[in-house]
Amino acid sequence: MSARRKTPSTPSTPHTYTEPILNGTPTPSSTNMRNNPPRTPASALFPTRLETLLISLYPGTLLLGSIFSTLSPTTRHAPYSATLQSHPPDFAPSYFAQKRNIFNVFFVKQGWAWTTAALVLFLLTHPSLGPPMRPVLTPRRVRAVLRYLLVTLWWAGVTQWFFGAPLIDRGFLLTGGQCELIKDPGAREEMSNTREYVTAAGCKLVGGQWKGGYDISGHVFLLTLGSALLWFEILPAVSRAEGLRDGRRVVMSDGKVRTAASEAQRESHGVEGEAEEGPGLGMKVALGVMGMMWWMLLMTAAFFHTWFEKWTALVVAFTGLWAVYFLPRAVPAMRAIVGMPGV
Ligand SMILES: CCCCCCCC/C=C\CCCCCCCC(=O)SCCNC(=O)CCNC(=O)[C@H](O)C(C)(C)COP(=O)(O)O
Ligand SMILES: Nc1ncnc2c1ncn2[C@@H]1O[C@H](COP(=O)(O)O)[C@@H](OP(=O)(O)O)[C@H]1O
Repeated sequence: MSARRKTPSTPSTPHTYTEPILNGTPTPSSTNMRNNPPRTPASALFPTRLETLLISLYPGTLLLGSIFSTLSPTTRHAPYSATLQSHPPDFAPSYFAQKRNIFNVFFVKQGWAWTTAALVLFLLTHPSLGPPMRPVLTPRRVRAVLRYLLVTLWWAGVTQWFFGAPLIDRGFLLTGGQCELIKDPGAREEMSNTREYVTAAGCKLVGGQWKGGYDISGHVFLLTLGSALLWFEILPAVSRAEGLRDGRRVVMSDGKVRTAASEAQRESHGVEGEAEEGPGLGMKVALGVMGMMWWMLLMTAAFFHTWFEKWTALVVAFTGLWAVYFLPRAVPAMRAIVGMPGV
């Protein structure tokens, strides 16, 4: 154990990359210099190659949806309503272009509950986190729940409540939007003055139209946030792939940059035999939820919202994910609390 923790004999200054010692066998530093040039602490904030591939799935999906809606004659010629942020129901070019489609009503509209259920099942069943099906609070489980709670705070603040109206609705009001009670001119007059209905949900409840502002896509936000959270939690825990688990860089408390693997060796809380286990029930359910989320993201990209509303939603989702899954790699104090998946 102590041999694993030993630092290489090559002198290293703070802020230079130090070769990780995997399985107690240091790699020759010459090889290291050729394959891994010295890293700065900032490099800890960059995604690995596999993570980059994973992240690029999201803009790729939005692009694919946009290309489809441009090329498909049915979709291109269907009228679009900016107020409804969709094609009017009578002209919907596909079942998935209707708001009342069953996947929207029971899956996306309850998307955070699905994300929560998939994550809890994974945490409870995967042996890398603790004894399967036994509610033992291992450090890995506790840290995963902490990360989940932080991401949940971001979801709730953006879509549900932020000291009053959620951030999406605040953005909408700030950019000139308001609730128009079109069926009742008296009430509409009052509304415009008082701005009483400051949430999209409240507005729809009183039969109003949420009009005029810039409304980022709640669907793109939720589907990106939920599925990427599951990816980030699950992949490193089950993957032995260099470039995801071992390729992640972290800044140590002495300022040196190492790979996440070196920290994993010091802080392993896994259960014996974890490497031999196949994908369990939790993993399969999570993959199913992620697959559905990807499909609904593609459908949202093809049939709903403007291009800009979808891309900003992607940026807002990744801002939260970056703060929880990337920032701690460069900030040891944060990492000591929320940890990193698979470490
Ligand atoms: C041994 C391991 C044990 C692990 C135990 C983990 C325990 C976790 C601890 C505490 C959990 C507390 C946090 C609870 C949060 C629960 C979150 C929910 O599930 S809320 C209920 C479901 N609601 C949704 O999913 C709503 C999703 N919908 C939306 O956000 C919006 O509708 C939209 C953004 C999709 C669209 O907006 P709209 O305006 O068009 O409707
Ligand atoms: N993939 C999808 N399938 C069905 N409806 C979708 C959808 N993506 C967005 N919508 C609908 O388009 C509107 C704007 O969505 P959002 O801002 O959340 O992205 C919402 O309408 P409603 O609020 O009338 O249900 C939402 O239900």
